[in-house]
Amino acid sequence: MEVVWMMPLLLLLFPLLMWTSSTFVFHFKKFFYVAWMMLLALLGIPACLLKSGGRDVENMRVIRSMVRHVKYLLGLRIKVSGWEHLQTEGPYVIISNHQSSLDVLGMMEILPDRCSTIAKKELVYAGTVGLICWLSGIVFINRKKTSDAKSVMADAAKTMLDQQIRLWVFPEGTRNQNGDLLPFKKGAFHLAVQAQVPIVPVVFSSYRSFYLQKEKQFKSGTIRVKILPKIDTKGMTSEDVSSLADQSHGLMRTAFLEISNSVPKSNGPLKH
Ligand SMILES: CCCCCC/C=C\CCCCCCCCCC(=O)SCCNC(=O)CCNC(=O)[C@H](O)C(C)(C)COP(=O)(O)OP(=O)(O)OC[C@H]1O[C@@H](n2cnc3c(N)ncnc32)[C@H](O)[C@@H]1OP(=O)(O)O
Ligand SMILES: CCCCCCCC/C=C\CCCCCCCC(=O)OC[C@@H](O)COP(=O)(O)O
Repeated sequence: MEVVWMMPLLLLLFPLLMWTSSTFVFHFKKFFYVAWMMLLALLGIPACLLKSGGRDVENMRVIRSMVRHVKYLLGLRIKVSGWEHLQTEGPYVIISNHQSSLDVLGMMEILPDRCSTIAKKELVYAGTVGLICWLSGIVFINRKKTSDAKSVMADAAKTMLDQQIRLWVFPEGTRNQNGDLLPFKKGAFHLAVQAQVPIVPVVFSSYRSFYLQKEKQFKSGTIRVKILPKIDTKGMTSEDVSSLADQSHGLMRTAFLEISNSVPKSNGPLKH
């Protein structure tokens, strides 16, 4: 008999228990993030079409303004340093580390005007998100066919100059949450050297204090974004690409370790 009386109580407690269970929060926040971005993109597509009538880098402004609030919904704060290094006239290549799709939040926090990005071609099939990415001039590459990727990026170097466009590249070439940077692929550096434009390195601090994929944890936390001084490529040739990549990797790795360790203690310990 007593069990029967306890049933409503258990039914009330169940959602509460679910809510506080960190695994539930993890899945809920991830699902919410994807669904919200898909919905924002659905609303953003007509806005882009009205703004520029088709595929145009100016549509990135729509994405930038529509995505900025998403960090609050996920309990994240973004702290940016080095703004002055983005005050560079004309085209340049931004390179940054790539931990997860959450990078889009830090990216939209600092994205300069007329800046698009290089992405894997699979992203174009991501429903409304894929369509808005295409409308915003994102350059899609086939990572499995290096020769194709190279020629697309060579065209992008020309377009950057002709249309005064900046490009954001993730030189690790894939997402990575191992607490360090992967070795860099060469495409971003060839791009900058071919266009003879500077490289602006950007570093996102480790997400491991609030986001752990394997452990299924997604807490509140802070993302530090550090914009580093530009690296000039004037006069460089393809011979210089390897050392340019090594130099950039060294600078970014140092900054990554520095800002990842200085995340406030209240966000939990870092596990490297
Ligand atoms: C309104 C709300 C809407 C909300 C929703 C919208 C949300 C957001 C929208 C905007 C945000 C979008 C964010 C998208 C993020 C997506 C991120 C990605 O997809 S990351 C993955 C794709 N990106 C990359 O892969 C870029 C980095 N990769 C490279 O640059 C690679 O180099 C390559 C892919 C070009 C080639 O790969 P691979 O063969 O594996 O690599 P290498 O070892 O680097 O190169 C082999 C040799 O080729 C030479 N090389 C490379 N590139 C060039 C080149 N451009 N020109 C000449 N030669 C090149 C290289 O030097 C190597 O030769 P070697 O002799 O060994 O030096
Ligand atoms: C109907 C299809 C539904 C697909 C749903 C997917 C939609 C994604 C929705 C919301 C996230 C918004 C941000 C999207 C941009 C981030 C893309 C991204 O981070 O791609 C990963 C790629 O860089 C590296 O890929 P791999 O680690 O090599 O793999």
